[in-house]
Amino acid sequence: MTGTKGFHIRDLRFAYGSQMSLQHISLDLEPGRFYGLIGPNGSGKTTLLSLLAGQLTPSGGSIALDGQALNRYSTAQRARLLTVVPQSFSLNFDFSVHDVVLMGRHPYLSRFAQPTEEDLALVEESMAAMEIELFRHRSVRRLSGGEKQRVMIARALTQDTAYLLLDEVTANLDLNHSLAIMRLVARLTRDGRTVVAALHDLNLALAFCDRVIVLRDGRLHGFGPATTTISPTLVKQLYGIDAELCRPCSRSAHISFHYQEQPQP
Ligand SMILES: Nc1ncnc2c1ncn2[C@@H]1O[C@H](COP(=O)(O)OP(=O)(O)OP(=O)(O)O)[C@@H](O)[C@H]1O
Repeated sequence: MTGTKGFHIRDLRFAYGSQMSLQHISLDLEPGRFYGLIGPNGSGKTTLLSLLAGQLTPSGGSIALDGQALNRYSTAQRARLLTVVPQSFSLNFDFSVHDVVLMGRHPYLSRFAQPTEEDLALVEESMAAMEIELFRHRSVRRLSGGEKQRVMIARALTQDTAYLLLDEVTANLDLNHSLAIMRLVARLTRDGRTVVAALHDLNLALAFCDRVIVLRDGRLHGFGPATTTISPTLVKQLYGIDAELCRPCSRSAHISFHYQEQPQP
């Protein structure tokens, strides 16, 4: 992925009606990094991802992608640059898994054109990465929540863009598939792709993300390397929960939570 310059976000604001959901966000997101987007429920993560995807229009401020204002790209140009995997989706048609994954190639195909061998090879590769080849002929409507999520990620991989915006994609997945996706996404950043992933699991963020963007009440509360930004103090500020940071030498740092209420002194 050459020629990508990342996102430059300046004083970004967004309101749904009269309610401000994001305020004064300024960030530079460099190419080739895995950014974790963390924060409590309602802190603005999905709103920020939707703004970066061009699905929402800012109420103020600006977003530039690869040096050009995001709103100057056409929808088709955006689809060749960035992919979004939403938190939830409804599939109203009886498409097969294979057909849904192939939809990732639509931004590259002219109208009525047949997919090329390369397109089909990419579909196979993405289905293999998500371990969904065995479902290829099944209707997506008859899959479990986690299986559907893997289909949507495979579709995003097939879209093969420099930027990937992921909204809680591991939420429906078992541990094996969560780790497989995080490993795969981390690998994708090595060839210059940029990933922004909203995550509630701070330990996944610690294990895989280069940087974390921390939102709280619609404002930027923190931004920096995952291993120095995620701390017991941050966990207390964001969630009101007591925690400890463990740094075993053989594994990545992780947060351990105090599950029981602490006795009052
Ligand atoms: N369509 C909408 N109309 C009005 N308010 C909205 C809408 N979508 C979100 N909001 C509000 O905007 C704020 C930010 O919501 P957002 O979905 O971005 O948070 P989030 O951090 O992604 O939350 P979660 O972790 O629960 O997914 C919240 O106060 C929410 O109630």
